[in-house]
Amino acid sequence: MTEKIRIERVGKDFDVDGRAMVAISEIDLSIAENQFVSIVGTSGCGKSTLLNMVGGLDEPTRGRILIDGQDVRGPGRDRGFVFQSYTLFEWMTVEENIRYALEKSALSKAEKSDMVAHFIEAVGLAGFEKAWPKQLSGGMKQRVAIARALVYKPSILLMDEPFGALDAQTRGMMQELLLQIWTDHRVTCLFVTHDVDEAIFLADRVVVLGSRPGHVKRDLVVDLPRPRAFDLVTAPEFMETKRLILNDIREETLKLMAAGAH
Ligand SMILES: Nc1ncnc2c1ncn2[C@@H]1O[C@H](COP(=O)(O)OP(=O)(O)OP(=O)(O)O)[C@@H](O)[C@H]1O
Repeated sequence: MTEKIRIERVGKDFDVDGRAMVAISEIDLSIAENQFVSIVGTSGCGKSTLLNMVGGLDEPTRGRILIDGQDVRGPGRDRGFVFQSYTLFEWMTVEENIRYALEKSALSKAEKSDMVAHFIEAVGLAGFEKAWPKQLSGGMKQRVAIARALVYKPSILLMDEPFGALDAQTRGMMQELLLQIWTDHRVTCLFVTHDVDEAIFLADRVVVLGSRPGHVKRDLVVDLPRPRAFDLVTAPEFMETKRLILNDIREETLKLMAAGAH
């Protein structure tokens, strides 16, 4: 098993009105190449902060993050991001939005066109190349965002509640699509979600963060067979895993309520 991401004694403080607020106390995680890891936890436990630090959008206050053994020193083309809010350029077509991610690439024009076409196909948007974002549903916009994140072939995909704004039906379809893409393109995935079913359904491993300040409360291997279909959520092993995670989150929520923070 090759280690892809190492999060070593990472802590993060934010300056709030001139005082240091400890958002993450200390997190240690080792993530293997091509592993799919979901991160769950109560609101404010540091999920996005952790993801942003792996993405190089923010820096740890303590500890360090290594990718392929190298310290993270900022964003890089080895990591693709998909956020919850639709981040497409409204004035560009589907094709142009995806192609834009390759702007700085050394690929030839023809190679870029091939890559764009490949990923439009992979996310099921063939026929919509010339469509404008305003003509697309939420699910379709997120398909474009996924294609755009993957088109320059990152080895890590960082996703922060990417399906959070979608209806349940579309969300289910997007989860299956994402697993298909992950199987075909073999990337290491870090996936932040509030939806425990989604976290388990997708992942090889679910990391539950505890809050105030953020820390790893549970690190759980999801030993369910792949390929996975939507009816997996009724399997006894799935439900047992869900019970453990929901219990953890409930415990953390109660702690927050007792501290008057919820
Ligand atoms: N730039 C910032 N300045 C000050 N505090 C911040 C900043 N970013 C995050 N925080 C605080 O750090 C803590 C962790 O925030 P973060 O957004 O990572 O949590 P989260 O688990 O992703 O929350 P949610 O589930 O609500 O998205 C919170 O208490 C938040 O208020």
